[in-house]
Amino acid sequence: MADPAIVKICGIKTPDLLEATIAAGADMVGFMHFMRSPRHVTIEQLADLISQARGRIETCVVLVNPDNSCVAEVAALAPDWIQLHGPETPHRVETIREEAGVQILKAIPIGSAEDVANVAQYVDVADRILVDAKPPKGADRPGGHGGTFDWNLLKALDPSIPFMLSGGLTPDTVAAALRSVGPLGVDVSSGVETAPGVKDKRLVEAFIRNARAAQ
Ligand SMILES: O=C(O)c1ccccc1N[C@@H]1O[C@H](COP(=O)(O)O)[C@@H](O)[C@H]1O
Repeated sequence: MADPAIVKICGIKTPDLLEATIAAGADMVGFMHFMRSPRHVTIEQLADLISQARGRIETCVVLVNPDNSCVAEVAALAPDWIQLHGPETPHRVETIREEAGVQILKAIPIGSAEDVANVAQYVDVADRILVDAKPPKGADRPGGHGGTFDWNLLKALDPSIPFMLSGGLTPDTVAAALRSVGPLGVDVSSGVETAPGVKDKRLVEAFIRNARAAQ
């Protein structure tokens, strides 16, 4: 039987929600460090959340096109992963991986066959790929809008590339996503919220329960 899919709950801001997410059996938690996000947490909050989670669940800090000082500040907190969710080039991803000494999850927006072809150039410089929906036109942040994309596009992806799936997943759609796309893991933020940045413990539990039941 295939390994169970990795379940990542992203955009956690509070110790209480982190505790509930660990108790519900998630594999990874994501913390946003990007000022324009409604899920942004400061470096001080990040330090507290990462130390609360250490050894209990994998931690991932989401950054968007970070400069070197931001990378160094975050790397010093020793999360398990840094998620790069901006327009970072493959060379920049490689440099950040070397400088931070942290595993890299590279997010790639998918809206066309060309975007799917774009994934290959990141495979050797990132430790894992996350495919996500493209943000709406004119959006001021590159992710976390709760939009989906056409999963059929992923059929063109080299099957030897393991990837995680995000983009508008919800407790109601996660099982279908796992069955039809067959990703290494799933990632959710908006779909377990009642308003942008406001996570709901019951939705988080339902998402994890439905993901586990699908397998
Ligand atoms: O959540 C944000 O505000 C955000 C800002 C900038 C980059 C990424 C962001 N979110 C990440 O996008 C994916 C998908 O989110 P959703 O489930 O569609 O809301 C996820 O990794 C979020 O953490």
